[in-house]
Amino acid sequence: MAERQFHIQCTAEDIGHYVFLPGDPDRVPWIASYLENAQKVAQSREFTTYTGTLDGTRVSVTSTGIGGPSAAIAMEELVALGAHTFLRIGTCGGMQPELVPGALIIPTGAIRMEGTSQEYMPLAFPAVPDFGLTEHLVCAARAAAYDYHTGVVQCKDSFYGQHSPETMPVAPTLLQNWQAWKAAGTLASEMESAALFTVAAARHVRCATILQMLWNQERQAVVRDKEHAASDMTHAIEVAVAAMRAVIRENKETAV
Ligand SMILES: O=P(O)(O)O[C@H]1O[C@H](CO)[C@@H](O)[C@H]1O
Ligand SMILES: O=c1cc[nH]c(=O)[nH]1
Repeated sequence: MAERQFHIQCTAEDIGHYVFLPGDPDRVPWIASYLENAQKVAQSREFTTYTGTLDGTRVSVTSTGIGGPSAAIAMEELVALGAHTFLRIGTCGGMQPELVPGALIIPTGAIRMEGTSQEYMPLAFPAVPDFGLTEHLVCAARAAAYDYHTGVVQCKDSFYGQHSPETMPVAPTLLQNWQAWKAAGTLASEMESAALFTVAAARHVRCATILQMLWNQERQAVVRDKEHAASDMTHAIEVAVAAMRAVIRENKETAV
């Protein structure tokens, strides 16, 4: 039996094999309210975990904090406890001018401009989500008729390197890269999916992401507060829960 994990402070009895991964710990009870009989099982550092059931199957919600290092730790420790299917529910900033704040972004790949994934795989390896899980997210977003977009997202380690690149000593590099990502149609910027997709590949588990677009810095001057951001995550959570239900149902049907 796997021991209590050092950072998330959970044992195998505490968690389900299907896990939602928000960044923000405050988002955990909100997502858990969509589960039956959800209870808080652990809180340690940035990692808050609730567990309940979806249609009779145990499902957990664990916050990953901000950035690749803590997201990778959460996934590693959950995998050590038996988890095999992960859906990140996060926020992002839009990069293509036509994207309207509030839109849902479902990544089909993530640019690895962060450090964590490079301690797992050479940069030539692509950070891509699980295809089947991503299909379930797309089906759920389409069925709900929400404004959703599929494509590449950019992941980085510095939030302010995205928002104030001109203040950084390496400004020319950041600005040149940003232009290149935009020119190739990159939809949005966030921080964890590249690390999560790469860790998932290394550990042979499934992971996909759905993101709520808070604002679009290519359309508007970004004011970073809750009043100005499109921060109601209801649509992203509904789509993720519907996708998780679908994958659990599919796994039950194909179980031998
Ligand atoms: O809202 P979460 O899931 O934390 O995701 C995004 O928000 C944080 C930055 O504000 C980063 O973690 C980024 O990836
Ligand atoms: O602009 C944004 C919004 C959320 N998360 C990010 O990393 N960037």
